[in-house]
Parts: sequence; structure tokens; C-alpha cells
Amino acid sequence: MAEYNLVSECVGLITLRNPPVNALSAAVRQGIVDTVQRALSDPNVKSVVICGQNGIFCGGADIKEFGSNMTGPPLIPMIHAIESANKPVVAAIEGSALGGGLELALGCHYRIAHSKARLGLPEVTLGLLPAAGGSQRLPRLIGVPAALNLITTGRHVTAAEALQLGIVDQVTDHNTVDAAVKFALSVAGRSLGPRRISAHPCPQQPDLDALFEEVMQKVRQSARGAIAPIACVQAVRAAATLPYAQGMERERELMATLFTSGQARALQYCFFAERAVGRWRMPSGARWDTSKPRPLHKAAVIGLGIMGRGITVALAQTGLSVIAVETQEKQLMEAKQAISGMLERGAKRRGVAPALDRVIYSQNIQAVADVDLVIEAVFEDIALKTKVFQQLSAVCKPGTLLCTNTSALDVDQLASETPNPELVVGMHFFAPAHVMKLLEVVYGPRSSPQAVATAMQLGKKMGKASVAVGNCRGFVGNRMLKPYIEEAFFLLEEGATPELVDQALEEFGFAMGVFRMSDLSGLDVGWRIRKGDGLVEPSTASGRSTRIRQGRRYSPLGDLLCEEGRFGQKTGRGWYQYDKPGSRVARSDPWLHSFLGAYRAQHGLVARRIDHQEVLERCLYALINEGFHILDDGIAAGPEDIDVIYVSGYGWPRHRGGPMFYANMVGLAKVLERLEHYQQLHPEVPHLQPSSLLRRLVASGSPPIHKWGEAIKKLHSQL
Ligand SMILES: CCC/C=C/C(=O)SCCNC(=O)CCNC(=O)[C@H](O)C(C)(C)COP(=O)([O-])OP(=O)([O-])OC[C@H]1O[C@@H](n2cnc3c(N)ncnc32)[C@H](O)[C@@H]1OP(=O)([O-])[O-]
Repeated sequence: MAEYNLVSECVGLITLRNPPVNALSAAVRQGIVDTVQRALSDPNVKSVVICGQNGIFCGGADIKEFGSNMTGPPLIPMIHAIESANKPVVAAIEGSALGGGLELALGCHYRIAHSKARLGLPEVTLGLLPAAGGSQRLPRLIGVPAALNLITTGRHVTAAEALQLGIVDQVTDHNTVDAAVKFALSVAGRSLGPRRISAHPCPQQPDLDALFEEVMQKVRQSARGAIAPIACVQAVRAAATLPYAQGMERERELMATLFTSGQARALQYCFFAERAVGRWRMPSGARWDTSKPRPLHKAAVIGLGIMGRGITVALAQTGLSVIAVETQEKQLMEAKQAISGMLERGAKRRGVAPALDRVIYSQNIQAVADVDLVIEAVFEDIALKTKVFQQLSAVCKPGTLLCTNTSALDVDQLASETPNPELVVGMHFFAPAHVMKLLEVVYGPRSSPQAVATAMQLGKKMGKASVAVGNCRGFVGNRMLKPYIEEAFFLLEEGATPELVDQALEEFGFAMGVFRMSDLSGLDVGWRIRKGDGLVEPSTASGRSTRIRQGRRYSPLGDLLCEEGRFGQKTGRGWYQYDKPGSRVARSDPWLHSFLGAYRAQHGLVARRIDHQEVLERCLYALINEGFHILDDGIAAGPEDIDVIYVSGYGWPRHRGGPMFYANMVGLAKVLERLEHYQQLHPEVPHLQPSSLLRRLVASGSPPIHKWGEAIKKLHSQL
């Protein structure tokens, strides 16, 4: 797990070998301890170089080991032994040096990095802190403000930035190990005292208290209840104010609290879930590893509204040539300007040239004749989309993949309107499409595995968390959102206010409560869908019967607001009021409170006191319950798929792992009991009726989430 070679006659070269990222497993740590010992005791060895195999230095501690009993030599004494060595030790950093990997490099006396390497202490993103001395050494090396920034955000820096910050001593474009060996030879015999970072004092910082107070305030605000970023600030504060040994003790104490926390488990689950969704599979048996994506060179986007523009930018930024089609001339000109602006701003941020000439604009759908893939992003109207698909089928070369960007329409129905339904998949982007991380790739029963593989690979290239899901109303994300929003409406009828509901959800960790989110996305969107479903009725009626529609409880509150022209932020009024249309700061609206009072009076409803616990249980358990239905229907392949969708696209707090992970943490029996309780109180609300999968899982002993897959399969096979 760590290979030892003598090179250039007097340099001990230690190579970490643990594919794919040379994580510091027990065997690797043992290998390092043994090989360092060997190098130091060999009188022929004048200096030592540590590198990693396959172009990657080290991806940090082995996260898989965290859930089990840790064995093997601990990291901290291993790194101390390197730092206190009497021969220079040089880290040769290629690829990544992350977490424990960078902490190992900080224990070395020198660091040489390849220009393409990335370095960072991302432990905070896993609910931890850099507890192998990283929180104590980095501030000593680069100063408190820069260390706070890196440690509390977990961001990765480029080799160039690492050089500028003083994390590395040299950057090379050539063979890093050769450069490190040469460097190691040049420093052999030099005094190592000044190179031992733990012996440095932390660079002086004026107004240390004010700095920490300011950072702590910012971190608390952005952490949304996550505890690791706060512990990271406390650990760096210890580095700035205490001698090294005491700082290490504080680092250890803080880590002890984090290591066993539910938040760390949730965040580490998210890390693996994001990778697991790439290993997609379809009910037909088609899978990621047996389905080959088609090569893509040229793509097209049809319809350049808000979504089409974002999709065009996302495609161009992956390096594809894009034909952007919009039939209305004025709209096309506006879109061209907007897309160019987005590409220029994106390029500036990333320090590259804007890909303006990758996009060709056209008013004519014939221009897409030779593309490999089309993403249709016209208005959400099945008749219009069908017409576009028929035109595309006539125009495009054989084999072109036809993707529809839709959030609600039936992908199978569209596919059935084309001569080659196997080439059709849904790509549900989220606005703004070039920014939002989530992509639902929607397959129908006839979508070919190759079409799904191609869309999934394209999503990955666009930097998106791409999740393959089956076709159903709302797919996964919006289908689960429906009962969540409906419960929020019912709570208003029963006595809650938008402020109370939103506060409960935001304290839980959501980026935005349900009502602030609805105001942002526009209340008219849901109104249009409900009208289409025949649910909207004249507002004059009153009494219980008007609140039962299509055989189930219905709240017309959202419709009534829309009738008043209150569409949310864009009209300056919605569930809240705003200074002007388009303004973002939501303020409580006395009009809304008297409107709710009048509504309750009209319908004979008596307001009661509703607490945060009830808000969370009703909104979240209704959403989770729908998640179980989705798993039972085979629309999502596993709980990870649902959780990645909710964490990446719906503002679910990452430190709570996603709705299904949360249900697992709360306890399936408890979720079932609370759903049964609320269902008894509200028998006319079908989404509170516990899913049969949830019941079956509880009956089979509530297996842990990583075993649900097996349980679902077994339960299905018993049917
Ligand atoms: C005292 C403790 C203090 C220290 C704490 C730490 O160090 S905490 C750690 C701090 N370090 C981090 O947070 C770094 C986490 N890692 C990364 O950010 C990225 O993996 C990368 C940038 C290293 C490579 O990106 P890329 O796109 O080239 O590749 P990819 O991302 O697709 O991964 C490939 C495979 O490797 C797997 N795997 C990866 N890392 C680890 C690990 N540490 N462990 C175990 N496994 C790991 C990953 O699951 C996947 O497995 P699969 O699905 O194929 O079975």
C-alpha cells in the first residue's frame, strides 16, 4: 500500500498505492509508517519524497473506514514522525491533495505541486474538521484569514493559488516526482527547524477577536444549522491563540464531537450517494456499465426562453457546438444578447475565453439537420411540444437523440408521437439551467439504454448531479413537492401563517421555506397546472364541500391569491409583500393575514395554535411518504436517487442527508406512527395515508437505508 524505492542513489521514494484516489486506509498508513522508518534508518538515504500512484497524491482519509472500528496506525503520530524526521521529506503533489492528503503534505518539509493539481481541506463538507493537524498547521503556514476561508468552505485551490498562498513551495508543468527528487537532492543536509510548520507561531493578526466574531457570524448564517463549519472556526481560533500542543488537544476535542454526529453521517452519505446515482439502472435491466453513450459533437436547443438560454450556455460550456433555434426574431435577438452575456460572465469567473463562437443562432428548425442531440425547451404545452417533436423527427438525421426539457409533461406521450420513441428522453433542468446542479433524466418504457446513457453522460459533463428516473407526473422532485405544498396550504387554513411555516422549515435547514420559495418561482405556475387539472373553481363558494375536490381535501388559497393578481416576487405581492415587483426581500403582509382570517370565517374554520413540530411532521412526512411511493413504483432506483435530487435541486439541507436518509435517521416506525396519527385526523387527505412500502419496511424490522434496496427487492419477490 506504500511502495519504497531508492532513486538517484540517495533519495527514498515512497509511493502511495491505493486506487482510485490513494485514500489513507489502515494499510496505507501502515505502509507510510514502515517506509518512512526504513528511509530514515538507511544511512545512504539523504532525503525522502512522498508521492501517489496514477497521477494523484492523496484523496485524504478513507471515508469508508469512518463507519467502522478504525484500526492501523493513527494519522497524527504518523504525520508528526514525518515532520520531526532529521532528513528532508518532500511531498510531490499531482492530481489532488485533499483532507488528510494535504495534512500529510503539511507534515512534510517541502511541497512541490504539478500545475494542474488541486489542494484543499474539504473535511467540513463531510461534517468534520481537518483533525490530523490541518486546522493547526494551515493557519501557521498561510495566516488566519486565508486558513479560515479554506477550512470553513472546504474549497479546493489550484496549484497557482496554493503557491500564492504559500501552501506549496514550487509548481511545475513537468514530471512532478522528478522535480521533487531534484528538489530533495538540493535541500539534503539543510537545517529543518524552520520547515517544521508546527513549530511556527501563527502569523500576527490585528484585531483577532473582531475577525473571529465577524467570521463566526457569517459562518453561522450560511451553515443553516450545520455544526462542522462552526467547529472549524473554533479549531482555527485555537491555532491562533494557543500553543501548538494545546491547539491539537482542542482540535481533537472538537473532532470527537463531530465524528460521531448524525450530521457527519448524513454528509458522508451524500458524498457516496452522489457517486452512486451515476451507476444508474432501469427496470428493464439496462445499466450504466453495459450501456455505451453516443459520442456528441453538435447539439441544438429549440426555444430560447429562460430555460432554453440557460441550457444553451450549459451546453456551450461543455465544449459542444450548439445551434440555438428561436422562431420569433425579437426573442432570438434578445436571447443572443442574454446568452452572450452569460457566457462572458461565466468565462471571466473561470478565467477562460468565452465560447461565443460555439453558438450559432437560427430562426429555422431546418438548421438542426446534422446535430447529434436536440433539447427542446419550448413552452410547457403538450400540443406545441408534440408539433416540435414531429418537425424534429422529419428534419434531423437518423439516430439524433430527441430530449425534452419538461417539468410536468408526459415524456412517453411525446415519444409515442415520433417514429423513433427509443431516441426520446426527458431532461428536466432547473432554472437557471446553467447554474442549478440538478438534472433529472427521464426515461420511458421505450427509451433506449443508449439514449439514457448519453443524456446522463452529458449531464455529468455539464457538472450536474444527474439522476435517471422513470416517467410519471412530476417525475421525482415535483411529485414529492406536491404533498409538501398542499400540507403547507392546509396548515394555513388551520391557523398557521406563511411566516410560521417558513420559519419552521428554515430552522430545519431549508434554504427557503415553502411560501418564500413559491413567491420566488411564481404562484401562477401551480395555478395553471391546477386549472389544467380541473381543480380551480369560482371563488364565491364557501363551506367544507368547496374544499373537497375530486374526492379529496383541496385548499383554494393559492388560486385565490392568483385571482388577486398576487403571483409572488414578480408582481411584488404573493404570500409576502415586496418593495417593488422583482424585489427579493420578503416582508410580512398585513393584507394576507386579514385575508386568511376572512377565508377561515367564510369557510367556518377555527384557527388553532400550530407549532413548528407539527409543521415539520406534516410537510416533511407527507413528502417522504411520496418518496416511498416512488420507490415502490420503481420510478427511482433507490433512496440515494431521491436524496440527491432533493439536496441538489430543492434546497433540502445537506447535513440532513436528504428526505429518505432523514426518515431513516428519525426511525421508520416513528414516521409511520406520525403519518397514521395525522391520517386519522385528516382522513380526506390521501397523501397522509402511509405508503405500503413504508409499512412493509417497518414490518420487516426497519432495515438501515443501505439495505432498503435488498428489502424492496425481497418484498417485491414475495408479492
Ligand atoms: C482524522 C481525519 C482527518 C481527515 C479527514 C479526511 O481526510 S476526510 C476525506 C477528505 N477528502 C475528501 O473529501 C476528498 C473526497 N474525494 C474527492 O473529492 C474526489 O473523489 C477526488 C477529487 C479525489 C477525485 O474525484 P474524481 O471525480 O476523479 O473521482 P470520484 O469522486 O468519482 O471518486 C472515485 C472513487 O473514489 C472514492 N473516493 C474518493 N475519495 C475517497 C476517500 N477519501 N475515501 C474513500 N473513497 C474515496 C469514491 O467514492 C469513488 O468510488 P466509486 O464510486 O468509484 O466506488
